[in-house]
Amino acid sequence: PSSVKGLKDYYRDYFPIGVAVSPVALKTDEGQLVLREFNSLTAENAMKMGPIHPRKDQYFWAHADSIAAFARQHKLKLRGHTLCWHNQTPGWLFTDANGQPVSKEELLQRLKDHITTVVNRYKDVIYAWDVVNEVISDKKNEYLRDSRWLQICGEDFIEAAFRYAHEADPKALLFYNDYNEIDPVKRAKIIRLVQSLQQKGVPIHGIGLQAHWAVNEPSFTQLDSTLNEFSATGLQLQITELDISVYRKEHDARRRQSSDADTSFSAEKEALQIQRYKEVFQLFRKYRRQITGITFWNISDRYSWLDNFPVRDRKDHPLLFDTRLQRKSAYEAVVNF
Ligand SMILES: Oc1ccccc1CN[C@@H]1C=C[C@@H](O)[C@H](O)[C@H]1O
Repeated sequence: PSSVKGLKDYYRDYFPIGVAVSPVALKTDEGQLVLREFNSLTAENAMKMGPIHPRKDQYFWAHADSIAAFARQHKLKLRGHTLCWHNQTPGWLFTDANGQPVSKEELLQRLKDHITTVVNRYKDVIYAWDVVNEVISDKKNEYLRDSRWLQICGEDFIEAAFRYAHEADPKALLFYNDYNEIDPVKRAKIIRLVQSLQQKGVPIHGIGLQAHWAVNEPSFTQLDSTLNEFSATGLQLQITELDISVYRKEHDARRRQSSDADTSFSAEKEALQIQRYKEVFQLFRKYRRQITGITFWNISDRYSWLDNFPVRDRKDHPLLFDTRLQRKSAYEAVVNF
């Protein structure tokens, strides 16, 4: 055990501080950094439907098992991500033996089998699940995302996923997880969804705010309003995928090129990032009674999913540790309070 205080120690009286990991990273020097700084894990990819259930009658457990074993060995909390999502799904999921779209009944049965099998395998170590990820549409006048889940099942799959997860592990905390959660229009739709589930008595315990933010958003008041509104649902909140991109967030069409051509981690970008980290953690502490966990998406600037999204092959520097795993100035802004 490291004698040096880490993020988890600074925030011990507030909430667990987690990180999204791959099984490979845990075997390297990044694994040592994880043990010093964090007390909660999320599998970045290993527990998504495609990676863990590649064929209808075949699961691939090795990578998820490796992360679960690390969590058990080091007594870390473990969040499950994610039981029902429209991305990184396996090829077989939505089609029958003849390659035709499956029926609603068949798809719901496949969802139930998947959730029951995966939740049961890790119920000793996973305390919370992102049961459903990203079903709210980003289109202004559309409520639910027009995914194959919605096309085949209608919106019933959403409550079904929560009920299946609760049947498999009645103790697990069940979250609805989404991004662009600071946008007032999307925020209202997320609240409409969770309140409809609450009204039907569906077992749901929390809202996951992915928190994929940037040097230009959220503003202090935008995040304050967001946390205030989500708190009013009475559900617990978690920050589930925090990173702060050094490139300005673009909200126009699916532009894979960015207007922010400067790909250096300039002093000016770093100053903006520091201010943003300072402000968001001020608000996390303000809402400490509603927030039950903060998880960073990826460990250090050595690798971030943002290095290839929304722009391919554009190095980002969104986290608190640099490519040499050293604490950045933003780290000080987060722990000095
Ligand atoms: O910020 C976004 C914009 C458009 C689509 C998805 C997202 C975020 N989507 C997240 C990001 C990375 C994945 O590893 C996570 O599983 C997913 O929840």
